[in-house]
Amino acid sequence: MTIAGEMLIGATALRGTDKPIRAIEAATGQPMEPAFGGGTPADVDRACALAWAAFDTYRETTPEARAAFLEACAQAILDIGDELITRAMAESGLPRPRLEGERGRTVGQLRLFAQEVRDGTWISARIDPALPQRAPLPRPDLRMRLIPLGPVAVFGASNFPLAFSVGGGDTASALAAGCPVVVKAHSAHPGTSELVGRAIQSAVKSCGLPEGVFSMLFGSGQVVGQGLVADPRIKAVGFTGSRAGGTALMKTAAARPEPIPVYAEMSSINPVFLMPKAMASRAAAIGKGFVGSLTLGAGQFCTNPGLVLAVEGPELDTFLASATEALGGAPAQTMLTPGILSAYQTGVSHLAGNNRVRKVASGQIATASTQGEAALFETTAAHFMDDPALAEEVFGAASLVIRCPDVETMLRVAEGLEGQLTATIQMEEGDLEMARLLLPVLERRVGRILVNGYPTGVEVSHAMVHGGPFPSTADGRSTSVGSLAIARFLRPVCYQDMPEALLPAALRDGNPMGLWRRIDGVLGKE
Ligand SMILES: NC(=O)C1=CN([C@@H]2O[C@H](COP(=O)(O)OP(=O)(O)OC[C@H]3O[C@@H](n4cnc5c(N)ncnc54)[C@H](O)[C@@H]3O)[C@@H](O)[C@H]2O)C=CC1
Ligand SMILES: O=C(O)CCC(=O)C(=O)O
Repeated sequence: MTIAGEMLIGATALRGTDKPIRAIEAATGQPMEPAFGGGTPADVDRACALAWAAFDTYRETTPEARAAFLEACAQAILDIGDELITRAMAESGLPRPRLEGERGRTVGQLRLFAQEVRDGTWISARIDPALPQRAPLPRPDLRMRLIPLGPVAVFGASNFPLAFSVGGGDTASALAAGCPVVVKAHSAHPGTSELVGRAIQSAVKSCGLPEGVFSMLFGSGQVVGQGLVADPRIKAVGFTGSRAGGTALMKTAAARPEPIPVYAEMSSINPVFLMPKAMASRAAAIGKGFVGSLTLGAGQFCTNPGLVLAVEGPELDTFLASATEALGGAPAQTMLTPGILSAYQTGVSHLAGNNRVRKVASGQIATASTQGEAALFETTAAHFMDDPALAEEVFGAASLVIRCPDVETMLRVAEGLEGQLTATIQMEEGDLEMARLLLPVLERRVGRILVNGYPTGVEVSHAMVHGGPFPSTADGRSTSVGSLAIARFLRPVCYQDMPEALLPAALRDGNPMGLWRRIDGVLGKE
């Protein structure tokens, strides 16, 4: 497939006329061919107009048609072949096995949403039949279903060029819900974006859908990003990136004459709680496993374990010695972009320059100026609670260990944390009592609580929650991964005393779609 440096607006491909973008080869720092012209306000307008024009037709496609489209997107992405992997490797610096795995996750995600659409449970059909004889007042016939919000602006993430990008989870869940999508591609991987974008564009065509179901623009955050979020035809936003970027979009969305929801996944330090009995039985193994998670993908995961809490004592020393040894074997890794590397180095030097923080260990020294070195720091619970800067995300393979005098202090530190995507508890049966105290604290702050694992590597499934209270996401009532992500792009509509001829099929008598429906509160298939 050709990478032409073109944006995809509906069925057309065109070169933007705003300032061009070039991918930077992550490993060498050299600009890559071709140049990608940036989008202008006129391009934003055209993409949004097409998306709006497509909405009413697309949202009433049958579940089967929409599922077949999602499957066609998955197949078209696979059909790109190895070019997709090699281009993504060059643009992101991520290794082949990781990107092959990520492609599998992307395709699997689209297929999971296809299944979800066919299943129809997401429509949440409810029927409260009329009660004309009810006294003192009769009840009208009430029927409810969820409908899609409208066109969605999706921001591709730098750190997952496939699974959280042009054809990633936000796009898959919005398309599954029945929402056309306009993607603002991330400038870190424009070639990868164009390849995936063309695959989705071809699926729109082969499935006979209106062209505005999918568009993809390159360009700056200020022109294309802000332009999309401010456009009145865009009805929701999906974003993964920085706290500054996400909160800027939240402000724009809230300031519109018609404010819209923003589902931004932003910063998270993903605390790991090392419980005393677990430490007594396997501190060294935990240290090794922790470093594996810390250094995965050069630490460029929003689920990266950036904070570790443990009680002072010889077990903590064993953990640190084991982590130090493992880090000593961890090579420096190419980071995604010069900007992300520089932000990482600044974050690490702030920690190193804080006189209440001690550097415990480092990864291997960088052999190229594009690489980041892993780093482990420690401080005390008192210092941590005294200095909010220590709780800021350092995006990359850096983590801070908090020495706590006792488990009660661990709880107090947990109480003071901001919202998180994940929290991890390393525990044994003897830690149950303590874990029981910690659990409610974590439930209030975290989207996913895991035991005896590591937070990186999110499963795409029905029960997954990849979300959490602010600032881990803009809206903690949702998940951006797993089938429940579809719910972000739906809203309920109730039809009161509607003649059968006007009712949508999902709510008609006789259940022509064979859906699970709640009739007078009781779930069934009648
Ligand atoms: N927690 C997480 O999952 C992630 C966090 N990050 C953090 O973000 C930093 C920068 O990485 P990027 O991926 O470039 O994230 P970013 O937030 O700077 O950019 C992401 C996307 O949003 C757009 N954007 C940013 N600010 C905007 C604004 N004010 N208005 C409109 N659009 C805007 C950008 O053009 C880009 O397309 C990293 O160093 C890291 O600290 C990055 C990726 C994932
Ligand atoms: O841990 C994962 O698999 C997902 C991480 C993620 O969502 C992110 O880094 O943006």
